[in-house]
Amino acid sequence: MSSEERYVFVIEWFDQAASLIRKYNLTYFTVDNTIDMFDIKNRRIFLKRCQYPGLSVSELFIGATVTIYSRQLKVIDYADVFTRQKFETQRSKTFGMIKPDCYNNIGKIIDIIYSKGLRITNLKMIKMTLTNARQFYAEHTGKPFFEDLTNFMSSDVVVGMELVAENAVPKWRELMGPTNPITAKTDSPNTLRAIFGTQGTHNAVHGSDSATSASRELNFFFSLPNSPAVLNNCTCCIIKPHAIYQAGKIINMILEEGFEISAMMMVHLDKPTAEEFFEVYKGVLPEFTAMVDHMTSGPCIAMEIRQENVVNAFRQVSGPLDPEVAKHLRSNTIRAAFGIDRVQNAVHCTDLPEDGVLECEYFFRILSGR
Ligand SMILES: Nc1ncnc2c1ncn2[C@@H]1O[C@H](COP(=O)(O)OP(=O)(O)OP(=O)(O)O)[C@@H](O)[C@H]1O
Repeated sequence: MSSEERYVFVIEWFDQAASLIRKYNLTYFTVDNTIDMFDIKNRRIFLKRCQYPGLSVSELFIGATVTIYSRQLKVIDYADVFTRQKFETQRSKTFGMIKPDCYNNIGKIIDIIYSKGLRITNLKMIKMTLTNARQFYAEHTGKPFFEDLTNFMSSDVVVGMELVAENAVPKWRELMGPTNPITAKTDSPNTLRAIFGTQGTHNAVHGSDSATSASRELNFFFSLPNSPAVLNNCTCCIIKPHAIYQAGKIINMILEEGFEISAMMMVHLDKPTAEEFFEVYKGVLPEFTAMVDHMTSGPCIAMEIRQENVVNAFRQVSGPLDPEVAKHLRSNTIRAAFGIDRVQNAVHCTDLPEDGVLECEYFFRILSGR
């Protein structure tokens, strides 16, 4: 690596106060992991070159949102040819889907995805209609397994994911393994289809077969509106940004405790949205500002969770607000296992039984409709 090596991106920031979108060049210097920012319109340095330990180069790709000094910045383009060439080959996207047969293994599969170095940059649980499934698998129309496949894919919820990695398409397909799980079990026993698939159609996961299919499938899936949220007898759980790489383990814990996860979406909250959602804690929780800052610092995963008396039951599994207290008093809770402090305490969960529906509505009706 040359000591001159640096990557330059065009980034946007929505300046709420001025109601203006401001554009900057963000430069990342790999030699010492420093950054600077240059205001494009006013042609002047906006942030002098400095260390910013919260940001790593792996977080910079087109479409990413990064938070620098509480500003949420969207990476919209490469600012030079060198950066474009380097990143277009290094970072690519694919579409991955957890099929209906793997509902119970959603957490385990997400955990394996992260452990193999793929990043999940978008995620949504939906229930496809038969028409959606037929459109999605249109290339297989007329094949003997088409009816079975499309009936199966529309039989229950699926989780679609935008996956980012170096050579994402082949990387994800290699992790999935051969189409037929029986073949996978003998030929590639460590693959997802070998571990979680059962037979032909019920093969656990889907993955795009080329960059072109990935782009088409990502657009198709993430524009489907079919959130399976039920919006009754529910509580809302949000996996916080610091715990996002532990999301698979947290989801698995929730499912193993016998809760139903009936809706799920990845979301990158902006400040006004986080303040609106957490408004009841303003003036009540001393950590309110720090909490809003943390909730906007990266992607979260919001879930609708269901069971009898779910709000109170789920609070028991989440554990005390303070992870230190949780570690001493309730060591088998989510916050004891994955929390760091009162702000970075792994999950938000609804406090009051009467708010369960309202909080789920906020994510799965209001935000997903925006
Ligand atoms: N011979 C078959 N019998 C039953 N189901 C099949 C058969 N071939 C394919 N399928 C189903 O159709 C899906 C799409 O088939 P395709 O040939 O595109 O496989 P793939 O590319 O490995 O899988 P996917 O497209 O789901 O990632 C398979 O994942 C599987 O669920």
